[in-house]
Amino acid sequence: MELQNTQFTKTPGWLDWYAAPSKPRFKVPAGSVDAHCHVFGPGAEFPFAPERKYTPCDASKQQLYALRDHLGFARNVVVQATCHGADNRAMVDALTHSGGRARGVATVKRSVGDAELQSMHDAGVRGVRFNFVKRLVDFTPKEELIEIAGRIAKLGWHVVIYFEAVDLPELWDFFTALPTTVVVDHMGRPDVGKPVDGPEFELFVKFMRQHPNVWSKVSCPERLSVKGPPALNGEQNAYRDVIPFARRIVETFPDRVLWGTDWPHPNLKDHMPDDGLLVDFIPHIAVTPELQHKLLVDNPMRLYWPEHS
Ligand SMILES: O=C(O)/C=C(\CC(=O)C(=O)O)C(=O)O
Repeated sequence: MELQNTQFTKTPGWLDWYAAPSKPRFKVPAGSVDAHCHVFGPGAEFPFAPERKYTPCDASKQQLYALRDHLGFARNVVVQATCHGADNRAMVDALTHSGGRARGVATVKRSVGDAELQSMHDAGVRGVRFNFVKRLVDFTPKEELIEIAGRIAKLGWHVVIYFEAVDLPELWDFFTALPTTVVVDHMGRPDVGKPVDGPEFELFVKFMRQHPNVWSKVSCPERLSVKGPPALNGEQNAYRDVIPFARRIVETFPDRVLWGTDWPHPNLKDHMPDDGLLVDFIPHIAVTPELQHKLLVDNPMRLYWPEHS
């Protein structure tokens, strides 16, 4: 199915999300949270940001919540995608139409007002995202980010960081100075062609071990995998090369891990995964019911819905 924007032309080669995901064989525990997903526009209602690095297909809140129900999840954490810049209206609109079943992570600039932060908080925003992936965003000075972190800390929010493994040494001092809970997207994007006990991933494990405020999303095997096989055509053993990395983080830090679909999967170049099969990946990385419950229910509830946990 080709999804059309009415006002925007998609980036050439853009892959739309998988139109008819299978029903997962793995039944997620009651109350599970998809803790990393996005909405795109729709562009006609919520225009994409002029400074964006890609133009996606539309991916609406209704489509996101239909996927939530299809996969058996109860709640979502909607993360501001870079194609919307610091204009959080599409994400906030998704939260306000979720019946209390979605919380959000925003992108803000230093110029954001206190009233705007408070109104985002009232809508369900609980964090800000700092993105260091150069193909996705222009550079923001670190003193600006530290200032933002200090302001959002007062609301009880956390900081989500997105970076690639090779950049961790350079960013270490900045990350370890953050005053809040810090949530790393996709395990800091390890190169899974390297050994799971090699120096690069050891540094990430050390980062989490030495800093109890650091959490990790063990999401996006479809982005990290080098050898596949992809989560397509009923494949129940997808992305095998990512499993040792995610399993190590889940088993070493069971109370500080989160999982999300990453729907609608921005910028995938190779293939678009069947989201049902992505859910079937979970028991490969969280191998006991206890680990699964922490990953999918206890941890995200403690971070995003502490009043219910
Ligand atoms: O969806 C993700 O987490 C990963 C992304 C996109 C992204 O972060 C964004 O657009 O905000 C990526 O690696 O291109």
